[in-house]
Amino acid sequence: MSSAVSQRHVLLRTLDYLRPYWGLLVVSALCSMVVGAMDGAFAYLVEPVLKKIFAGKDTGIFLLVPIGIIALFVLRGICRFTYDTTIKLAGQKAIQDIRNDLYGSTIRKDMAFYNRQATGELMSRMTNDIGMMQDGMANVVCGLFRDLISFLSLLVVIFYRNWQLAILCFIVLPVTIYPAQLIGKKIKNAARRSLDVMGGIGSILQETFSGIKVIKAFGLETRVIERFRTENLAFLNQYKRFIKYESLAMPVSEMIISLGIAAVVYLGGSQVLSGRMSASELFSFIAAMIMLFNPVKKLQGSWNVVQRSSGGAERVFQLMDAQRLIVDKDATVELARVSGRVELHEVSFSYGDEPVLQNISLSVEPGRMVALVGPSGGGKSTLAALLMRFYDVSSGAILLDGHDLRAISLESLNRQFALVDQETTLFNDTIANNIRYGWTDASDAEVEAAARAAFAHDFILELPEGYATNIGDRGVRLSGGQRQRICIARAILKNAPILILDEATSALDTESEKMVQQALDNLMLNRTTFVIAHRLSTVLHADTIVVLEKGRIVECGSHADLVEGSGLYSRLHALQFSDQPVKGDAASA
Ligand SMILES: Nc1ncnc2c1ncn2[C@@H]1O[C@H](COP(=O)(O)OP(=O)(O)OP(=O)(O)O)[C@@H](O)[C@H]1O
Repeated sequence: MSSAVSQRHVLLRTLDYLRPYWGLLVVSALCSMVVGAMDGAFAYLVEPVLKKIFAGKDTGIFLLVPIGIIALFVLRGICRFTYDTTIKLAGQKAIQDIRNDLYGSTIRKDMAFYNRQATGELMSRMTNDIGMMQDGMANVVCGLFRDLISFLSLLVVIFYRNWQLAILCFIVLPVTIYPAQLIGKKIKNAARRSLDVMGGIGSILQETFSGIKVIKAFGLETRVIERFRTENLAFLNQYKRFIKYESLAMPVSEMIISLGIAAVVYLGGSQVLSGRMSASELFSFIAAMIMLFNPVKKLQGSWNVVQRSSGGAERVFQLMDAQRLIVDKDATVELARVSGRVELHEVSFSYGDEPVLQNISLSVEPGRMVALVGPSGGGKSTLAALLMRFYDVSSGAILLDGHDLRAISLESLNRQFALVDQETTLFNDTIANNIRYGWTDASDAEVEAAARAAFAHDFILELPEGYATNIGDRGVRLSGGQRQRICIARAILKNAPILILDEATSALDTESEKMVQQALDNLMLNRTTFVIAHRLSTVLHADTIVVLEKGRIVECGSHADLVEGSGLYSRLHALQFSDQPVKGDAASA
C-alpha cells in the first residue's frame, strides 16, 4: 500500500468511528455554518457601513451598528458554544470507542503475540498513541467545518468585491500548499518516531515498577535511572524535530501570504487612486482577504495535526489488526463439559527454528494425575501451554475427548481448563471478586465454599473486611501462600474438568506448601491433572510421571516403576532425596 493510500485509509478509518455520532455532527455543522458565514457577512458589511456612516453621514445606521454588532456576536457566541461542545463530544465518544476496540482486540490476541510485544509498549499505545489521535480528532473535526465555511463565505465576498484582485490572491494560495504538505509529512514522521521512543519508555516503566524488589535487592537504582534518562533524552531529541517542524509551518505560510497581501494593497490602492474602485470597497476587500487567510492558516494547522495524529492512528490500527494465529476459523465443535481424556499424537512444536518438543505421544484417562518432570528447558511448560491451545502444534495433534483442539471453539475449550501457576496473579479488587474471576456469576455462598476447600476461608475472615477486603495492587498485603490459596479457590470455583498446576507450590516455604498442597488435593479430586514440578516429592503419587528432556519423552511410568530403573528419573530422585549437594541442570528438576 502506498503511503498516500495508507494515509487516506487511516483517515477514513478514523472518521468512520464518528459515524455513529452523526446527530451531534449535524448540529455542530449547522452551528459552524452560521459562525463561518458570519465572517463573510462581517467582511461584506464593512463596505455599506463605511459608505453610509462616513460618506452618507447616516446617523440612524450609526446607532444601529453597535446594537447589530452586539446581537451578531451574541448569536455567534451561542452557535460557537453549541458547535464546540457537540463536536468535541462526538470526537471524545469516537476516541472512547477506538480505545475500547483497541483494548478488546489486544486482550484477545494469542500468546505468540504477547511473546513478541513488550507490555510497556502496549500500554504506551493505549495511552500516548491514542492521546495523539485524540488531539487530531478534537482539532481537525472541530476546526474543519468552521474554517471551511468561513473560507467559502469570505471567498464569495472577495470575488464579489473585485474578481481580478481575488484571482491574484488565488495565485498565492497554492504556493503556500506545497511547503505545508512537505512540513506535514515531516511532522508525521517525527510523531511516529517519538511515539516509538515513548513505547520504549513505557517498557522501562513497566519493567522497573513491576521488578522493583529485584532493583532494590541488587541496588540497581542508579543503573535503571541512567537507562531511563537515556531513553528520555532520545524522546526529547525526537520531539525537538517535531517542535521544529510544527513551529516552522506557520511562519512559512505567513511569509508567503504576506506576498499576496502586499500585491493586493499595491494593486488595489492604485485602482482606488485611479477611481476604478471606491476606498470602502477596498477596505471591505482587504478585511475579507485578511480574514480569509485566517481559516487558510488554520486549515493548514489542522493538516499538521492530522499528520501528527495519523502517526498515532497508524500505530493504533496496526496493533488492532495484528494477526492472531490462534483463531476460531475451523472450530466446529462446541464442547459441553468434557470427561477429561487427553491424547497427544506425535506432537512436535517450535517457537522459532529450534524444535522445543518432538514426537510427543501420550494418552491420559479422565481423572488421572500426570506429572511432567525433567531438567529445566525440557519443554514442560510448553507442553502445558499447548494443551490449553496457547499455541498450535507444529505437527501432530492433541485431542480432548476425541476432538482435535483446533476444531474446538476457543471459548468452550477455555471452559475445560483451570490453571494454577507460581505467579499467583491477583487483581486490584476484593478477595471475593478475585475468587470470582474463575466464574463471575458465582454467589457469595459458592465463593465461600471454594475458599473453604482452598483452606483460605479462615485467613480471609481475619482480614479487616473479610471477603470484601481490597487486596491492593498485585495482592501485596497477602503472603505468598495466602495468594496461592486464593488462586486455588478461583480454580475450584471455575470447576473445570482439566487442571494444570505449573510449579504451584515451588515458591512456598514448607509450612505454606503443606497447606497449599492440601488445598490442591481438594482441587484435583475427579479432574484430569497435569502437574509440573521440580520437587519430585510433590508428584510421587501421580498416576503417570512423564520425564521430558530436550523436548522428548525419555521415560514414562509410575514412581515405583521409574525409581527402580536406571534412567534419568531415578538419578534425579537419588539427587533430590540424598543429602548430596545439588548441581547442574538435572538438579533443577
Ligand atoms: N515464549 C517462548 N519463546 C521462545 N522460546 C521459548 C519460549 N518459552 C520457552 N521457550 C524455550 O523453549 C524451551 C522449553 O521451555 P519450557 O519453559 O517449556 O521448559 P520447562 O521444561 O518448562 O523449563 P523450566 O523447568 O525451566 O520451567 C526452552 O529452550 C526455552 O528457552
